[in-house]
Amino acid sequence: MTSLNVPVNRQIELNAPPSLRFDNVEFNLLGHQLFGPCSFTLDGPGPTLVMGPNGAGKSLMLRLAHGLLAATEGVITWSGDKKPRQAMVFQTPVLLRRSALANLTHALAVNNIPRKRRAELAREALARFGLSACADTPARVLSGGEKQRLALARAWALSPSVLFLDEPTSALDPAAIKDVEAAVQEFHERGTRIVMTTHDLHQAKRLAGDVLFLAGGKVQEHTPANVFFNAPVSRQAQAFLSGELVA
Ligand SMILES: Nc1ncnc2c1ncn2[C@@H]1O[C@H](COP(=O)(O)OP(=O)(O)OP(=O)(O)O)[C@@H](O)[C@H]1O
Repeated sequence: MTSLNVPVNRQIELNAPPSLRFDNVEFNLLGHQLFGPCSFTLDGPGPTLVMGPNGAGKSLMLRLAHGLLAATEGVITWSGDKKPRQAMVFQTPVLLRRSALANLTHALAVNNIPRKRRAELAREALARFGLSACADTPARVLSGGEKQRLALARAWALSPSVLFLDEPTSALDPAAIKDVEAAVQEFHERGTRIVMTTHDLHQAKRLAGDVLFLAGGKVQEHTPANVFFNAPVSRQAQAFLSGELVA
């Protein structure tokens, strides 16, 4: 988006994906501190890959940022005047018991997209993800790879400013993984802020602009990808990358 009437620095601001800030955020359940306290800001170009051992708090971090969980303490803020449009893709796609097309038009309706635009946007997104032939197929009978592409198509149709992906490829075969990674790159190039968890180091190296490394519910390191993979700063990240157990 450019405009001759908009100052250059403001244009950069308009084009940049929204930044996300956690300020002393904690999530506690029944007296157990499961996440935090954590403070960090995601304001670089990304994609941000959230990494760490099992139980580190990666999914909790995504759910807190997306608003699926409310922080017990601390504040989560986005740049800009209002909350940006967000979408989330899970390891196991959460789909409605409707056709593939209806899954998309429903999401568009929930996001207040005018009725007359919904079918067109939904069909465009299905086409982008190679699902046009499945438009009328019940979502529940699609294969695992097709379901994940449908979840991505649903996010794509919404043109989100932010996309959270929680281990989106852990149940997919290599060809389907390649499709998902290509889509993530394309979202990124469209200016969507990407925040994604993965256990796949190779995938993280292919996709990451920066890495947020968690262990024990806390951020141990937030560094550019080349630093994280070549010269990690924290002892925990060094151990993790060497294949050692990290508590
Ligand atoms: N609803 C819940 N009730 C109780 N404990 C929970 C709940 N959700 C998460 N936890 C706990 O919080 C911790 C962090 O969980 P989280 O799912 O964020 O980890 P993760 O880093 O995503 O792990 P993984 O890589 O195994 O998916 C874990 O110890 C988990 O058992």
